[in-house]
Amino acid sequence: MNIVLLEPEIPYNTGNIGRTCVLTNTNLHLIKPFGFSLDEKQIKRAGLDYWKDVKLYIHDSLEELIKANKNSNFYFATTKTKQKYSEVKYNKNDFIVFGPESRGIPEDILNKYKENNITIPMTPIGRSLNLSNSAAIILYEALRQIDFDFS
Ligand SMILES: C[S@@+](CC[C@H](N)C(=O)[O-])C[C@H]1O[C@@H](n2cnc3c(N)ncnc32)[C@H](O)[C@@H]1O
Repeated sequence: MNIVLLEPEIPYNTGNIGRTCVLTNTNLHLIKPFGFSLDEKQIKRAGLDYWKDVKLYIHDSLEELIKANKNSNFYFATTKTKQKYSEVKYNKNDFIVFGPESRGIPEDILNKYKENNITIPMTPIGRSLNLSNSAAIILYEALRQIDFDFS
């Protein structure tokens, strides 16, 4: 499985997601630019001593990553769709994309891949869930569907 963080801004979230990725043998793809340096202590603190084991891939462009992985599905986590994350069928090599903490995934990307937009249902009293919580929820649903095949 692959998690993609588009232009992440908060090092604690990236560190936390990195830890989840290590423990599920999931690749972590980060799309530049970041709101922090990868050397920052906060990433390592949130990822604990797991951070050094993250299968980390850095990219300049999301579109290039998509082009290079034409045979995989890309899903886009957003509050702006009605399609539940639990309604789609995940495969082992799929990519799940998450947006920056302050802005979310840009509208033009969501519109381009509309049928692959997915959401975690919430009450309407808030704007969105925390990035690392969202990543954990969707990743574990995808892993559940493939019988927790961590190979
Ligand atoms: C803190 S949220 C972004 C908030 C941004 N202000 C917005 O409204 O899109 C960061 C990322 O977490 C994911 N996320 C947060 N809540 C979500 C939800 N209910 N369903 C799916 N993804 C969610 C999305 O990928 C989002 O881009």
